[in-house]
Amino acid sequence: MSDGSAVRVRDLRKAYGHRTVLDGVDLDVGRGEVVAVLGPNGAGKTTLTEILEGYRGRDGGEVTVLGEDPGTAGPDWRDRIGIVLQGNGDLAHLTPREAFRHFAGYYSTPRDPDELLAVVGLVEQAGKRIGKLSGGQRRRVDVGLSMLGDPELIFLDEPTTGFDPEARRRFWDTVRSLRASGTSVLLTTHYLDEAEALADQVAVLAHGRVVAAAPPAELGGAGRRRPVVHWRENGTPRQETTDDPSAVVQRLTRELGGSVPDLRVESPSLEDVYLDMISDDRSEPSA
Ligand SMILES: Nc1ncnc2c1ncn2[C@@H]1O[C@H](COP(=O)(O)OP(=O)(O)OP(=O)(O)O)[C@@H](O)[C@H]1O
Repeated sequence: MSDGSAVRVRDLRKAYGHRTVLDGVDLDVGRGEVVAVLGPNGAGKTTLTEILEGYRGRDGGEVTVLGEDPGTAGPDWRDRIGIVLQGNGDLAHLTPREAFRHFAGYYSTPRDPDELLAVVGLVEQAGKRIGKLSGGQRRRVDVGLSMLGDPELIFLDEPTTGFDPEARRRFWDTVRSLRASGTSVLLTTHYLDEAEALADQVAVLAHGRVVAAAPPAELGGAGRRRPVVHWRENGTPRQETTDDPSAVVQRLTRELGGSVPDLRVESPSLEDVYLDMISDDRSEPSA
């Protein structure tokens, strides 16, 4: 069962009525890997996540999560995955400590609830009613609850939406600690910096398919990562995209007679590459 793959998806298809949302998705999450799925609004990230969690059916394709098909897997399988349920209104009257201790009782080998409160950064709030916590703190309660059963794989669907910068950083530490303990993580996000900070692999979901999957630094391949030389000539800003920036700089130095005004060489950021990719209908799947 443990074939090195936590998630394996091939040619996944899903439509709502006549609207095709997933049109041949391929995706792999290795054991112990953090994979971030990036995609514009409506790309199908939540649909994909819910299919992998076994909460939504599919129209076609192969899906294997921890060795089983989520469409038919039983409760033992469900215990091995962590799912962040949104909104814990029912728990408003409990404190995080009470909630963590209560739900730990549902698992045969739960994590230590007090240790987990520290992992998700809720030690100071451990004794406050959940209903009185901020949105970001409540979200950390949700995430902590999903980790109680010490899952092998955890799904985090837009986990830091609405977090302030400090809460996001703290949450990133939580994901890093999950990774360090060998947990596989599938994360959907709109934040490029989040994907860059956390993910071993970034998968870009657009036009119903994963149009690229690669480590953040390699996404898009050399073609989309070409450096750009910027300079000023006769007061006008100029730029040139090139595979060989030093040759361009040497040429400019020669042509402009020594110093080149406002010279700088920039490589496209992950955001530049991503925006280029999702706006490009011609994107072909790439490894
Ligand atoms: N139950 C449903 N019935 C019909 N259409 C749906 C349903 N769920 C989602 N959709 C549609 O499917 C598309 C994909 O939605 P989904 O929520 O999976 O995208 P997403 O990438 O998670 O979006 P966002 O980034 O905005 O959260 C959207 O056009 C949405 O309106």
